[in-house]
Amino acid sequence: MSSPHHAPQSSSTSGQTTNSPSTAHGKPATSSHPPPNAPDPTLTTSSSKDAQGSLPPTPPASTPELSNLKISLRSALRQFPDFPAPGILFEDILPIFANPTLHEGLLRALEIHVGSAKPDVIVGLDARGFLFGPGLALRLGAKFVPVRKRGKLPGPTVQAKYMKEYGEDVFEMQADGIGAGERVIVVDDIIATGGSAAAAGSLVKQLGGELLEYIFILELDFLKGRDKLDAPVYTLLSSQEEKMA
Ligand SMILES: O=P(O)(O)OC[C@H]1O[C@H](OP(=O)(O)OP(=O)(O)O)[C@H](O)[C@@H]1O
Ligand SMILES: Nc1ncnc2[nH]cnc12
Repeated sequence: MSSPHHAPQSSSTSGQTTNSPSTAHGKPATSSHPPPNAPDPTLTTSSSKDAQGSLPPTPPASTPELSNLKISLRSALRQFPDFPAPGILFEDILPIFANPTLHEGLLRALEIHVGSAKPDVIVGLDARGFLFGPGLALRLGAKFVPVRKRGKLPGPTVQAKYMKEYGEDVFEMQADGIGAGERVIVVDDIIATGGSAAAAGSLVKQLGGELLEYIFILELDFLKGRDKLDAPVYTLLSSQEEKMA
């Protein structure tokens, strides 16, 4: 695994620098520990979603089930200060996958959110997007296609560079992974600066896919990564859910 972006300190991406505020407790702010009084962009999907008609809203009948699942999932998350480097508050999603009930709950929650959108392809990002992307694809009757870091995929590939905390990296997708006009949802565990997800979106578009939405479990909302993305964004677990739990 490469280093997660250094959330608590200035994070530089694509020439922009965002100062990362702290919580009232002096901890680095994340979607689990948001800065005080900060608006929470994880509460709803982007407004462009309905306008584009790409994904329908969650059916009202599913809302209580989804809310309960979110509370259970959030309670399983752990934070590790100073991992993998001093100053980083690492958001650990792995307990979800160590518990079959929560693992099932995650897939069910995402299935409820996707509703009747019927994507052709779920694209998962290397590496933690591989933990739940294939399971979600199976439930939705969609293909799963991985985005991998440079040099891991055989055959012809498309490539996209992106900015990480320190320098540049390259994502690749097999050139036959997505057909022209196929409806695609990109999934990953966390959006921080948004560089990884934006690069994945670029790969989808290079292959002629129709990017319906990005889905994340968590969002480091103060880094405003979603501003880099030009398709609707849905984050399953918001800071408000933590307060409710
Ligand atoms: O929004 P961004 O600033 O691009 O950061 C988010 C990405 O960082 C983490 O992956 P990482 O690159 O650490 O790789 P890993 O999944 O292999 O641990 C995380 O799983 C996301 O993919
Ligand atoms: N704070 C964080 N915790 C876990 N994964 C991350 N990826 C980027 N930032 C992260």
